[in-house]
Amino acid sequence: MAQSKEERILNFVLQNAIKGDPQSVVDTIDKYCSQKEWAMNVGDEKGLILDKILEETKPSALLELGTYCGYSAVRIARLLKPSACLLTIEFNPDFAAIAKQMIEFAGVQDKVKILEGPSETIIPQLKKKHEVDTLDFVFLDHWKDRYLPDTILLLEHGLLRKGSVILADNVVCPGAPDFIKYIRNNNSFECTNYPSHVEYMKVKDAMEKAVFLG
Ligand SMILES: O=C(NCCNC(=O)c1cc(-c2ccc(F)cc2)cc(O)c1O)c1cc(O)ncn1
Ligand SMILES: [Mg+2]
Repeated sequence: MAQSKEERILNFVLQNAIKGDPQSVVDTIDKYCSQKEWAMNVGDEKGLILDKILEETKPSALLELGTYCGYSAVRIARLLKPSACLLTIEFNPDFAAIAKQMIEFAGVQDKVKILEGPSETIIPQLKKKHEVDTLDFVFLDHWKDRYLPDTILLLEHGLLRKGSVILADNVVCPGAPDFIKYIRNNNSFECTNYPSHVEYMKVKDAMEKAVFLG
């Protein structure tokens, strides 16, 4: 069977990064995807915005939608305190399998739990099946037409509390117009836009931070 792009990225990391060193895993993926094959990781430029918001928020309970190869899960987990936990939802089983190996190689498996399946099924199970109370931080990076319905699901299931931070990737490219329209017109959210570029490209993109006011 021919290798997938995601398998090639993983193998490049296994052969070139330092086992147990999450920063080297992040840097090695960025090197491969900027020099050899583009892939939809949040990347180094938007990654620095993500880092800064994480350091300001200091979250303990985190949720990521759209694991892909595990780049942002490793990037997030490398900044978390030992007791913090990142749940990351991935719909695609092949991506989930790659991400599991990436997360284990980086040595952050104790802080990251991959939940395989559709976000609309898993979000309603978070409290009872995954012992979540409320979420301090949510990173939206999955299908762009799922940002809005999944944000509404998080609200409906009481998963956000006063001060919860939602950070959305790609609000310019590919774009999430219905999410942006909703969140910026909802007085229960305080929104901030962070202009940037599509990972490894000169194309304009942005991230949107929305703080839930309760
Ligand atoms: O996560 C799932 N898909 C990837 C979502 N992510 C993206 O589509 C994405 C795309 C781009 C992008 C940007 C420019 C361009 F020209 C082409 C693509 C960049 C990004 O940073 C993304 O994050 C998924 C799969 C599935 O089967 N079910 C539920 N979710
Ligand atoms: Mg993205």
